Amino acid sequence: MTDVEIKKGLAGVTVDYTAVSKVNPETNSLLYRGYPVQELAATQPFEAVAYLLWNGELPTDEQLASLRAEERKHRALADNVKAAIDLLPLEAHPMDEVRTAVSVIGASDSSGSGSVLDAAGSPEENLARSIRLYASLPAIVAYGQRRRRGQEIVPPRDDLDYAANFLWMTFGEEAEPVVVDAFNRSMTLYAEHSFNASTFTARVITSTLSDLYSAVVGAIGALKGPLHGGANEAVLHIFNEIGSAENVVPWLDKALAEKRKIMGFGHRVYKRGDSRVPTMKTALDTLIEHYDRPDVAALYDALESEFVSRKGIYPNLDYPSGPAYNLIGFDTLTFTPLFIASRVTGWTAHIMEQTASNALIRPLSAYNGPDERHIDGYVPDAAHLEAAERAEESA
Ligand SMILES: CC(=O)SCCNC(=O)CCNC(=O)[C@H](O)C(C)(C)COP(=O)(O)OP(=O)(O)OC[C@H]1O[C@@H](n2cnc3c(N)ncnc32)[C@H](O)[C@@H]1OP(=O)(O)O
Ligand SMILES: O=C([O-])CC(=O)C(=O)O
Repeated sequence: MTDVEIKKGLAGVTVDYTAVSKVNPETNSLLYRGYPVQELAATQPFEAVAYLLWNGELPTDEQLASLRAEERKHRALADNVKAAIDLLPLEAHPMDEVRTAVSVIGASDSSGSGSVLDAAGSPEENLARSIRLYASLPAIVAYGQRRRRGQEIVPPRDDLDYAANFLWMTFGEEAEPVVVDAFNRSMTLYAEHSFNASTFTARVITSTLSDLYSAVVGAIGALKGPLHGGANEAVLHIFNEIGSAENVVPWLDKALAEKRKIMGFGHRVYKRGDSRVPTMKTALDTLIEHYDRPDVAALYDALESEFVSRKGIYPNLDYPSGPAYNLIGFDTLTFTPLFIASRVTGWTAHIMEQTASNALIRPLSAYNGPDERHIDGYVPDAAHLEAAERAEESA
């Protein structure tokens, strides 16, 4: 053992600068390129937020129209992506489905073929790839849900904005404005959160001068875990287990006695509540009213107040998002893929930032295995030993 100080999980370690977003637990605020996320969620279509994250400024009308036109060009599910998804078992987790789809898109991107020396791509290529991925993901997520339900694919509609079209492709009917608005807000809130585990994964992969798609595929893998993005799915499993508000106390007694983590609560950075929760909770309340589901509000409030009063640990964004996506009609397993569709904007903004100011990310470790030892006396595989001796003789 050495006496170096180990920061398990890199907790509290600042590893680089970023101009993409600022998470401030002291003021409980989150800024995207300087703008409070609450203001963006209340006033901007998700397309404008994506533009902001990539370009550093909100778009002019013309810039927004041009991004929208580009997004519409890539909305339809590509044949080879559909074919790859169709090869997967229906029981495959949708996160694996989306991860596979992104891999196929990456492998099919002709601008990325050739030598590994060209993998990282130019800023222009990477912005174009980012837009294509962000535009392609709704069709992938929507198709996944429809195929698991045995429903036909729904082609995109050019007359709908991003959020409305996403819901159209998923459900095959036009969503009510109140639902589109809540969904659009959730997309904005999920878009970016500095050096969270998935974004950091994307930056690590990018730092080797690998390509944008590989970085996004890795980020999807990191997002899947229930300590990170998978928590929005996990919240619904917990809600289903509890059933209704009156079961919260006995359920929590047992869960805490078993030392279970209560999904949707706690955060590595925010210790006094997640800056995004009030905005998402308001969106959830609108949906609860729209769908007339006071039972959801009762369960939500009961679990929150009981857990906070016992543990002093507050809800994170996944807590209100899980029930909101459930009310909209998304299948539970689709919740984290929705997170991907949004966060791909933040990931790609970070990938471009990392590329522009790169240093290979390679920390040190402190060794705590056995002291140096030698293989004398250890009997190796006889056939391997013979082959090695023959190779030595013939050398
Ligand atoms: C969008 C997002 O990705 S937000 C995060 C989504 N993840 C979740 O909701 C999963 C549930 N939450 C957690 O597991 C944690 O709060 C994390 C992983 C998010 C943050 O973890 P860390 O900052 O590493 O805090 P850590 O896990 O060390 O928790 C500190 C203490 O609080 C406890 N704690 C933290 N969160 C929870 C929780 N949700 N349920 C029960 N106990 C918890 C821990 O058990 C630990 O207790 P101990 O000191 O007695 O061992
Ligand atoms: O910041 C984190 O660690 C997790 C999180 O809330 C996010 O990625 O949105």
